[in-house]
Amino acid sequence: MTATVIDGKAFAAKVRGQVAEHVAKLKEEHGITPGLAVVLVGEDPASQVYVKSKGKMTVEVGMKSVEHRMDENVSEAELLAMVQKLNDDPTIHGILVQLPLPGHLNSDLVINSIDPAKDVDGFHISNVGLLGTGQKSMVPCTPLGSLMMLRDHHGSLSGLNAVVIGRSNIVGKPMAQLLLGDSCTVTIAHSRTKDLPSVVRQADIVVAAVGRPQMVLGDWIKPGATVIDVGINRIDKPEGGTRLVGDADYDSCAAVAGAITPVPGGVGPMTIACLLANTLTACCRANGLTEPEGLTA
Ligand SMILES: Nc1nc2c(c(=O)[nH]1)N[C@@H](CN(C=O)c1ccc(C(=O)N[C@@H](CCC(=O)O)C(=O)O)cc1)CN2
Repeated sequence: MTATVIDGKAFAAKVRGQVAEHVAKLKEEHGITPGLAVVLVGEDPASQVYVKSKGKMTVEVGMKSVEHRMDENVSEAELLAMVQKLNDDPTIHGILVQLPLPGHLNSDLVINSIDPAKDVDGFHISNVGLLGTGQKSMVPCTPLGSLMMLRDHHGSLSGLNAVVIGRSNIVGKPMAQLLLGDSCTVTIAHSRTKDLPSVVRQADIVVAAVGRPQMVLGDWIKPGATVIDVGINRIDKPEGGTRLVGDADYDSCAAVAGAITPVPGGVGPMTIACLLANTLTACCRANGLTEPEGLTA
């Protein structure tokens, strides 16, 4: 079997188009422009690229984009004051602090200082609790994008066996909650799971989010299963230079799976598209307006 490639780049462009349509309507019918503020601390090269991309796409869908760059050595008090200022700003509906933060800053403290209603990353402990109890919340962008692609590919996910490899707060745990919400039978596996290949072989849906390049091999995959590859790892090429690979070994998995997301061009682009969708959702909720359909979990 050769897997269908789930094109995250094209899917993300479609989602951004839907967000742009809703934003235009919000402006026309209610005179409201959703606003997203992104805070970047330090000079991490990858974070700089992601933040620039977020700003560009926010403007492209017609939203207000605000970017705050803070020095690598900023104090926690200064960063918390910045978050508070954005919490108090009525033109800002979404706040995101780009991760990872430099080691001297307490990420949990900073994230939990964001107004949960503006927490478009869905990382605030209130949103984590709401998602875990099946209540309306802000949903983390990477798992939300993965869920959208799975729903689009399968239709109903009800009754399917899903194995999520990885237990991070940002991807693994919320992904498992979302799949449970769609009535999958969910296993959370990780690098210490005993006989991981045989656990993964039970899955109709495999979400690889373990952070190890090309770890999931084709002979771990049940024929016809769907592989969602969340990993983004830069590795050396034998001929020199580097390339991006996922947590799944693409060629061997694609030979067995029914469908697979590539890296790059799979889950990654959906992360920013869902950030924009979440900002729109936050803006609608803040103004007591109907939320856009199909853009939330
Ligand atoms: N506050 C947050 N920090 C981080 C998040 C997040 O969701 N919230 N996620 C990642 C980084 N990230 C967005 O912030 C992100 C990662 C990757 C991509 C993406 O489109 N990747 C491309 C490849 C890009 C490349 O060439 O390097 C792809 O997979 O096709 C978008 C956003 C960590 N921090």
